[in-house]
Amino acid sequence: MKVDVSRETMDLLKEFQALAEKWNSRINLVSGSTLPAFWDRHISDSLQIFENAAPFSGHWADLGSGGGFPGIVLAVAFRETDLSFTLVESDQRKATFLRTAIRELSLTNAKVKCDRIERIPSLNADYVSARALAGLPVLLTFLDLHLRASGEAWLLKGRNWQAEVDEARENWAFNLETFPSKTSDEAAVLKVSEVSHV
Ligand SMILES: C[S@@+](CC[C@H](N)C(=O)[O-])C[C@H]1O[C@@H](n2cnc3c(N)ncnc32)[C@H](O)[C@@H]1O
Repeated sequence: MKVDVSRETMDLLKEFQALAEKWNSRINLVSGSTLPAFWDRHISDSLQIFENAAPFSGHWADLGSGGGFPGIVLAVAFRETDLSFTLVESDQRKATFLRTAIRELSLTNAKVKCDRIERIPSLNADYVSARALAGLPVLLTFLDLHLRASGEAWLLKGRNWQAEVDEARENWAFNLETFPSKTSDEAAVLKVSEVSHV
């Protein structure tokens, strides 16, 4: 899958891939079945947000970061902007991996909060991202907590995304823009803003 990033960004992302593959034998960062297609399934997938979003400053929260998708990939891709990233991950071992990746890649724009999303004080973020964390109705409760009123969320969703949107509309009002996913014809990248309870 073609990605439009600089040579330096590619090199850092390859370094991150090597680190994630090494740690994956000890802790389950990504499903073993996805390892042969690691770059496309995880790195390119995450970079779709970088390719569609155009922010240059503010606070970005990645919720349920797991092995760093999309949080670490975005922190690398946006490292020359004034964005700062908070990666929220409740699993201690994954949080340790994320901190190790931040240190080894010399990222100065990212930090990890090892806690539950629903337990921490509002991050009041300008941007929120998430992948494979929860269905849209639950994600909207997280956005309600952590996304500021003028903010936007970037969500990588699988093939049930339209049904999730329909279900979420029963309790929430929000603006939605959708972008076709490069990883699968049925998946989508959702840009969500102006979230409110109905
Ligand atoms: C299925 S994994 C997805 C990880 C990553 N976003 C990805 O796409 O590869 C979901 C991650 O969210 C974390 N998580 C789930 N619920 C959470 C919560 N309430 N607060 C913080 N982290 C949570 C889990 O520990 C897990 O690492």
